[in-house]
Amino acid sequence: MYFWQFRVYQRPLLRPLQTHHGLWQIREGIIIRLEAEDGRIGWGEIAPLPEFGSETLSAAILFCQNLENPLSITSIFSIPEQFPACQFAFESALEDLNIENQSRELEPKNYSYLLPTGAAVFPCLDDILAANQTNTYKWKIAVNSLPQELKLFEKLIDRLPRKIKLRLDANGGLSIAESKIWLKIADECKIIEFIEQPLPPSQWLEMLQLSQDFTTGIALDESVANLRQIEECYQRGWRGIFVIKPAITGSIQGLRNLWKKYPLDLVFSSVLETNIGRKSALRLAQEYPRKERALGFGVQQWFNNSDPDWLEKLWTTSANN
Ligand SMILES: O=C(O)CCC(=O)c1ccccc1C(=O)O
Ligand SMILES: [Mg+2]
Repeated sequence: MYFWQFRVYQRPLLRPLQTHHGLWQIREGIIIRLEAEDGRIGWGEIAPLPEFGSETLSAAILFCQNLENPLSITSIFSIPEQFPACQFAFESALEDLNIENQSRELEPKNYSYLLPTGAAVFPCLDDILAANQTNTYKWKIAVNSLPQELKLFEKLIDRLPRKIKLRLDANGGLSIAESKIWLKIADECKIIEFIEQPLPPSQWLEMLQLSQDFTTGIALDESVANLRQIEECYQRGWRGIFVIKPAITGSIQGLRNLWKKYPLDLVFSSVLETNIGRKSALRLAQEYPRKERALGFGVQQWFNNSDPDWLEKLWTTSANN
């Protein structure tokens, strides 16, 4: 049995993140602390993303308020699938508690750096390129009109070195006609690694068609936000890329089982979680045997990570449980 506590956190983004889903200014979530009878401690994080179909923060808080304490391993593995972010948090806290070698390097060398959206990329682009070792970058699209965005895109690729690969993430915000235009340009310019979620999840068949009509890869993200959706898309014929956000996908063990069962092409990706969720997600990404894809964890620039005592402060200044 494990005694456990939780705390709700709020973390401002250094500048708002603009995506097709809107402007994001504050990351909110819950930190979980599990304690074993022998005193070992494990940390986990609930970082919901309701726009992707996960539970909301308030649903997660209610869930925590009603969960038994102490908690058994069986109840951790019985968290219902409507709470994928909670499943991830409690399973990762349990794994954290059982990990022997905590000092293993987890930060990826091969990551995809998330660029500022739209024209905001230009003033800082040279500094970003100079400060990063990586060759993979991601830029959000479907936030401005297509003609505006195409102009910005041309200017952007003019300023990127030849060796660089770019991911374009539409967050489901393009029409079919716009997707075809982007894919045609991507096929021609040969710098695009993939276009991520061009259409909303309701247009899954149309995305399947697009993936067959163009050379540039399509990555599903919003369409494959949890284990059930990943399996369904594979079984219905998706052989393209799957963006996996471990913090909202659900059971960690369930995700391992899926990539052992099917030959999935996975890109691991952040939900702007804190270092607690990040560590668990990166550990999982290290276990995944195919290493060619850059990890979508180049997002540290969105937060002030300079306070080593943030967790201790969170624990002593608020009392949720
Ligand atoms: O995947 C990445 O490279 C960066 C992370 C990212 O884009 C993201 C971060 C938070 C929420 C949604 C998304 C997204 O992929 O749509
Ligand atoms: Mg995405």
